[in-house]
Amino acid sequence: MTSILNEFNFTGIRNTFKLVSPYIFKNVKFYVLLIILLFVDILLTIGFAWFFGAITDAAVQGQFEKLKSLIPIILTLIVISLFSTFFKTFLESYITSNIRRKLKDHVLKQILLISPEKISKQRSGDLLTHFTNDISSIDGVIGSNLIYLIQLPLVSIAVFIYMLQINWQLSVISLFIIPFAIIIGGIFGILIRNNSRNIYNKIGDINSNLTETFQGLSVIRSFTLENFSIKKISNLNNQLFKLEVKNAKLRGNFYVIGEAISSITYIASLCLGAFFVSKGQISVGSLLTFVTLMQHLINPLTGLAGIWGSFQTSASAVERLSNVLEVKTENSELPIYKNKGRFPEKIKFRNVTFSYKPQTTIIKNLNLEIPTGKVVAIVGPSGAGKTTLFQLIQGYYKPQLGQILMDDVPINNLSPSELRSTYALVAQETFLFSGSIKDNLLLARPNITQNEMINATMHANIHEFIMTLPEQYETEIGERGVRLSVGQKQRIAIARAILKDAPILLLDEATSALDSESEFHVKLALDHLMKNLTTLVIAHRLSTIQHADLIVVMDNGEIVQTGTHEKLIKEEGMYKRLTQIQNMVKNSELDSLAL
Ligand SMILES: Nc1ncnc2c1ncn2[C@@H]1O[C@H](COP(=O)(O)OP(=O)(O)OP(=O)(O)O)[C@@H](O)[C@H]1O
Repeated sequence: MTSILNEFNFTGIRNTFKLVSPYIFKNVKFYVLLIILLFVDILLTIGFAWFFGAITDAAVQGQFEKLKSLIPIILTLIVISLFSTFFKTFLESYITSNIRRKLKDHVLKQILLISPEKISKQRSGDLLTHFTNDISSIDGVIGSNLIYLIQLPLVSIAVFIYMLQINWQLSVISLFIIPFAIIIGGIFGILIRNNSRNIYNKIGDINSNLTETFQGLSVIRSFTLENFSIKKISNLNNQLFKLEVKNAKLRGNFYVIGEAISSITYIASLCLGAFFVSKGQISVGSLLTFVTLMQHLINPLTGLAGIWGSFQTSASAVERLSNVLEVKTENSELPIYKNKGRFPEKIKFRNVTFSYKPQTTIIKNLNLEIPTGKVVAIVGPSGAGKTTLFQLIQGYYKPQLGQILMDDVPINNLSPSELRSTYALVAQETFLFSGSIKDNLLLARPNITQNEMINATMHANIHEFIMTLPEQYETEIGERGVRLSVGQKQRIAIARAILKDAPILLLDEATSALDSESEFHVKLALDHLMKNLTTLVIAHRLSTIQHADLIVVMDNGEIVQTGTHEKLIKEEGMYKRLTQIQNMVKNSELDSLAL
């Protein structure tokens, strides 16, 4: 019994309503208008049925005057019906679009509030599907269906009462169809829900694969993976097609069975009604009214079953949305830029141990004091945990043991707005938004002046290049604009970080894509800027960090050496080894150039 109830997924439907009810309440005045129109509809239904009966009886009895008097009535009914249909259609679309828009904002805000740790577990294709499919599927519970849910039983009751007035024996037969309609609706509702759950999962798979394909186009081309990609996505498309065909079959069968019930009841009531007419128990007009009403009684009942199917589809979309909506977020408000973030005197890692996954410890009992206003370089082999240290210091991940302190305050106690305004990051992979170069620079913080912007691009050694572009700072970049080289992008990202005017600058391999001359200029500018800043630099090319005030050498999640270049180069250890290897590589490159 419980498993049957589970199949009906009442919890899913309750969750769906829990999600949409605040939006329904916000649009309550429009729903009230729709309910008024609903009563108009019920009156119109009965009015039209009465009219057919009255005009038939008047015709049969040859009452010409009565026939004439009925014309203005039907014209009035038609005009009211046209107005009512227009407003109903308009209001339904308005409400659904309005709620969908608000829900999209809500889901996007929630995604942006989820911590990097948790959101990295979601596939970008699934996140996209929430917007392209899942939210639209909520229509099943917010639009016309919600109104039908109230309308259909009301229409049925009103129609049934009117039918009773005409002939009770005929009316009683109509009661037999109710359980059939409900059982069939219930069964198909479950089948449709299960299938649409599979359809949405498949769409998520396809979107994820497409996103990867478009992001990895250069890899696909260089490894001639075009056919492989097409095959993979086409396979998924085939699976989706099969599920959609199954859906079409289910819906087709459902409507055919509904039609069959409706036709059988129609014919049965018509034959029985004709029998009552032949016995003189009811008039021809009453029979016409009765069979018209019968249609209105059956349609709502089979319609209810259809609505049940739509509810189930919406419930499966909400089930998917709950993957992001039910994730606990630490804050309810998005962080905002705070002018000149906190200027810390001391930053300390105290016994910090961290792992992304329980089995592998990435940072092991790390202790480090970062002097402010100085340049600290973090070096070490690939995978040593350098970038992880940046993730931790920005509060994107939290250490399992130990603390990161800013002026003796654990960073966990700082608000995200305060913490994020403290750092400006130039990451390993530069990301620029589509839009103009200026748009990309101005998003660093509010109220940037033209002078500040040009100053920053000059420091980043990119101003001159920008001035050679057709529309200079207004030049569009990104997919629809000018394509920039990796080095040019990196310099714009450096200018953007300078413009953020944050007290701590984090440079993660920030000049790795620059040629030696550019790097030299950018380094000069950064050195000048760094005088007032605390700068943490991750660098593989050790020659670029020789002037750092402190060099921290990491290996396998631990600090193995600290000191200045002069000190470390004299010690036997990883720093000296890495420097020697890099010098050897450089010399062999020079040799091969000389050849
Ligand atoms: N989001 C993540 N989830 C799980 N493991 C991760 C994640 N990010 C990094 N790691 C793992 O943590 C370890 C340290 O990575 P990290 O990026 O901090 O190294 P790194 O020293 O910056 O390396 P590189 O110099 O190559 O950039 C690596 O073994 C990596 O596989």
